[in-house]
Amino acid sequence: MNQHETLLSGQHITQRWGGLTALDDVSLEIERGTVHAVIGTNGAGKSTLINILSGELKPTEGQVTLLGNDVTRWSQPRRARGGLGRSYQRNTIYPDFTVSENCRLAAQAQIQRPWVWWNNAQQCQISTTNASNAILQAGLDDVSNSIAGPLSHGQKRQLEVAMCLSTHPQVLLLDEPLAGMGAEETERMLALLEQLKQDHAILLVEHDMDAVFRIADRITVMVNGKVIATDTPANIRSNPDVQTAYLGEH
Ligand SMILES: Nc1ncnc2c1ncn2[C@@H]1O[C@H](COP(=O)(O)OP(=O)(O)OP(=O)(O)O)[C@@H](O)[C@H]1O
Repeated sequence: MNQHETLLSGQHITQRWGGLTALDDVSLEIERGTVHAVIGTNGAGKSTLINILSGELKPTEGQVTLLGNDVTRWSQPRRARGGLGRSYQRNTIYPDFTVSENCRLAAQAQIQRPWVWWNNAQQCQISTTNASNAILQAGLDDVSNSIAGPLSHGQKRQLEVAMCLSTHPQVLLLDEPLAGMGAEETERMLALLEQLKQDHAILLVEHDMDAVFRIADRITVMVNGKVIATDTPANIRSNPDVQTAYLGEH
């Protein structure tokens, strides 16, 4: 396996809404074996970028490539079947179902085709296996039969990652996985990301700068819809443009 192959890339992505240019000629490459963080001030365009990469939004201009395929016009479900997993800022868990059921639903939603829903014995088996593997990977095996609703905030975020892993992705798009977490929960999530990056490409949008600078292999800094730098954390820290435009404010 080539550790540094590019699994997901955006080329010259521009997104306009009327007179507003939310993304202006943005390009980036996400490689296997890395956590690639995207940081930027509020309104810089991070969510818009993640929505375009995941297929929820079609860009005004530019191209998205997933595992060598031009997926710019692919729907979000088709990209998911093609190896792209995404976790959301909003809560997507079914609170009355168990951890295991939530993961099985995520796995089934991805592999099932509406026209073969009755022919599901084999698919059931695959989704059960994918779900169990994801639960193990995410460190939730102790609570796999627990109802999701009463889990701690940190466990719920882990469950969201587990649901994403249940779809067996090669690329993970994680939208603020550390939001609202305490110190211990943050450590657990960072350890999980460190482990997952071994065989995935991870794009991380995150406001916790300490965590980003600890975990990221590469950081893309956005200001007003433009990428002003993509580099290692050490080089980003010492980049004068970044200091002026972004880090100086914190
Ligand atoms: N559906 C939309 N229609 C019009 N403008 C939008 C839409 N979605 C986002 N925008 C605008 O695009 C710009 C980029 O927004 P986006 O949410 O991508 O930024 P962000 O970096 O994710 O911000 P935050 O850190 O606050 O989540 C903002 O000016 C926002 O108001």
